[in-house]
Order: sequence, then structure tokens, then C-alpha cells
Amino acid sequence: MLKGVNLYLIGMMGAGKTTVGRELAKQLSYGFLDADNVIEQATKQSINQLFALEGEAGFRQIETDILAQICAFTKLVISTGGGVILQQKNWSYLRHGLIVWLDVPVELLYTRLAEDTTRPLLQDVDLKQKLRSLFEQRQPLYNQADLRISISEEETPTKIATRVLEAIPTVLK
Ligand SMILES: Nc1ncnc2c1ncn2[C@@H]1O[C@H](COP(=O)(O)OP(=O)(O)OP(=O)(O)O)[C@@H](O)[C@H]1O
Ligand SMILES: O=C(O)C1=C[C@@H](O)[C@@H](O)[C@H](O)C1
Ligand SMILES: [Mg+2]
Repeated sequence: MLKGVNLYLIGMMGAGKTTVGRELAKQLSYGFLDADNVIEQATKQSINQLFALEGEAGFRQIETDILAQICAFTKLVISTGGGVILQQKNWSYLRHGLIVWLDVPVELLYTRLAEDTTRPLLQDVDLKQKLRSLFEQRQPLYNQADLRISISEEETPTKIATRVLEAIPTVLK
């Protein structure tokens, strides 16, 4: 159906890009890459360490460099980092493939991320407030995806992956 074209998952932290991406790759018989993991492997640093060492701006530059390399490959599902949509340049890489936005309400993100310590932007803040303000800033950017999958209540990653696959033909030219 996709003829080898890559699938890029975008969306907020906690939207399930990594979890659903793995499942989608299985269902499509595609390879799977998680951009945050690739960054960690390439730099031998955790995302937390990179933010501490390089700042957010340094991390964003590494993220762009990694995306530039990933998009040269085909037959991949790529789970991106939640902030990948912030850099205009990244869109030129994402547009090599089909871009799917996992749109999950802040309330649900909050329940998933309440105990999380791996996401530097969410540490030492009022979590719900921070998620709200990030969502408000980023929503217009996520909305530039080819496909939006609205997840209003908990569904299994397998179910969500199936919904994505069912929706893809509606946006293929
Ligand atoms: N469909 C789902 N049902 C229940 N829990 C889920 C679902 N999808 C993801 N989760 C849980 O929510 C948390 C965040 O999911 P995940 O890491 O996949 O998000 P992400 O979009 O990749 O976030 P980030 O942008 O920070 O990488 C994890 O604990 C995961 O197990
Ligand atoms: O939404 C974001 O800005 C981020 C999301 C994560 O995937 C990581 O890329 C990092 O924690 C930043
Ligand atoms: Mg992830």
C-alpha cells in the first residue's frame, strides 16, 4: 500500500509514538526506528543528559542531523520526538514520507506521564499546565500532518495501529 514510503509519527510527549510505531512496523512488515533512541545511541547520552549538556537548542540540532540521515532510508516507521515539528527544516525531511499525527488529549497524556522522569521538558514543572501550554503552542504544527488520528480514550496500541493503517488509503494519491 505504501510502496516503501516511510511513515513518520508525530505528536505530543506521551501520545504513544514509540509504542504505536513499533506495532505499526510489525503490521506493515516495515523496519522501526525511534528517533530519540537513535539520538541516544549515536551520542551515547540519554535525552536528559543531552538537554543538560547541550541545552534544548543543541538537542534540536542533533535531532535535525539525525532526521536528515534517517530519511534517506525506505520501508521504515519512524517515531519522532515530540518537538520535531518545531524546526522548519525538519518538515523537508518528514515530507519525504507520510506524516501521521497521534492526537491525544492533555488529560490522557497527563495520566500516562505523571510518573515519568525521562522527559527533560516535564521535570520540575506543573505537569498538566506544561502539557497544556506545549499543546497550545504546537497544535498548529502537528496539524500540518497528512493524517490525524484522534485518540479520545485509551485504546490498545494494536487497535490504534490498525486505525492508522485503515486511514492511510484516504490520503494516498
Ligand atoms: N495506547 C496506549 N495505551 C496505554 N498506554 C499507552 C498507549 N500508548 C502509549 N502508552 C504509554 O504511555 C507512555 C508514553 O508512550 P510513548 O513513550 O510511546 O510516547 P511517545 O509519543 O513516544 O513520547 P515521546 O514524544 O516523549 O517520545 C508509555 O508509558 C506507554 O506505555
Ligand atoms: O516534546 C519534546 O520536545 C520532546 C519529546 C521527546 O520525544 C524527546 O525528544 C525530548 O524529551 C523532547
Ligand atoms: Mg517516543
